[in-house]
Amino acid sequence: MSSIDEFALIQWLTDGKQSRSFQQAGGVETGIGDDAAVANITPGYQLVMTCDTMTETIHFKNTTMRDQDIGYKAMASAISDIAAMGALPKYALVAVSCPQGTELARLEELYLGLYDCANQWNVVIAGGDTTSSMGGITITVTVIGEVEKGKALLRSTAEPGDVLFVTGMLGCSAAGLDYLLKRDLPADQWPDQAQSQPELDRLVQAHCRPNPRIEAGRLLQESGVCHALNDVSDGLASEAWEISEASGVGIDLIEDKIPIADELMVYSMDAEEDPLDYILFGGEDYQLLGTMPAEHAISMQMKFREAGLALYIIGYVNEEADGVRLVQSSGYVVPIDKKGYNHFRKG
Ligand SMILES: Nc1ncnc2c1ncn2[C@@H]1O[C@H](COP(=O)(O)OP(=O)(O)O)[C@@H](O)[C@H]1O
Ligand SMILES: Cc1ncc(C[n+]2csc(CCOP(=O)(O)OP(=O)(O)O)c2C)c(N)n1
Ligand SMILES: [Mg+2]
Ligand SMILES: [Mg+2]
Ligand SMILES: [Mg+2]
Repeated sequence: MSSIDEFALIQWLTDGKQSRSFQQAGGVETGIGDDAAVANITPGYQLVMTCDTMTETIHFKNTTMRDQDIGYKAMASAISDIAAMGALPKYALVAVSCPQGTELARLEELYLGLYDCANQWNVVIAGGDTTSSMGGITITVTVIGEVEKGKALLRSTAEPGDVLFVTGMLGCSAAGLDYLLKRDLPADQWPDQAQSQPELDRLVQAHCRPNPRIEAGRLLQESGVCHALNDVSDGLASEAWEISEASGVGIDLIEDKIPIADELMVYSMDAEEDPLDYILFGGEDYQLLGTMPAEHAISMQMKFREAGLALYIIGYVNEEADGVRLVQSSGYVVPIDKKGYNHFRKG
């Protein structure tokens, strides 16, 4: 088994899993192999830029994700922030740091995952950087996208009278992580559970293979009626708080309207946990959370249904700028903590 050599790795990447014609069709004139990549931008559009990092033990362990999953999710989580702006992803740069002696085969797996996700969204991996690390593996994916000039969807533009919507079920990724951490089985010993335990398999997939909601983001952007948008990386509570604070409005979540996936319900009952805890404070779902005027909600839901996508109305925006509250099934209204995943605050 050969370990990584920086130059051999770059040669392997240059030979690439994305053809030259795919890169050129995607707008890249000069890709991997020069000092920097050169790419085209569409006239009348603005650039939309983001990066996200995944670090070993913080974002993944060898018991929670396979190498291909790590690559896939690193790309998916970065593309998700482009979706959350209503934009289209175009180009990506990938920076990887790994300990000396890491097997080349591991990096190849990581890149298969990166390319698998990038190819689905026509994203060209135009370059990156490779270094050694004294700790575990760290991967940073920068994504550059485009949006029609002045039409990006922001967090700061929610208005009283809007409804709050979400593009899919939440909490499954966090429940999947909970299960994987308790199971504590190295990825090379994972059983194939798709047939035998389909519910658990769906939770594991939600954690390991999230999909960015690009089509949903574009539908919302093109509709012209969406006011605010955010992606759910840190949990429903945290993302609703971000919209609330950025827009200077209050947000009420309606407990009875928040959809709960069957597999989350079953898992929560077995684990004696409240599914709402996974939904509110779990994170890494990468669904889109946003607001639009109430009068557009039904027609937007119909547009989503026609496109084979989901759109749930789960709350509303009000003028009382006192953060996020939950209207419980009982009718009581309780404040929701601003907590979610926070890198420098644990527990
Ligand atoms: N180290 C940093 N330097 C500059 N900007 C940063 C840094 N970390 C985060 N940001 C910016 O802060 C904002 C919020 O980041 P983050 O919470 O990671 O967003 P998200 O949760 O959507 O990925 C973004 O605009 C991001 O670009
Ligand atoms: C081993 C492990 N422990 C804990 C988590 C949970 N976790 C790590 S980071 C994170 C939040 C999302 O990551 P972040 O870097 O904050 O993404 P961003 O908000 O910047 O998109 C969560 C829920 C995990 N994925 N894996
Ligand atoms: Mg981030
Ligand atoms: Mg985000
Ligand atoms: Mg993010």
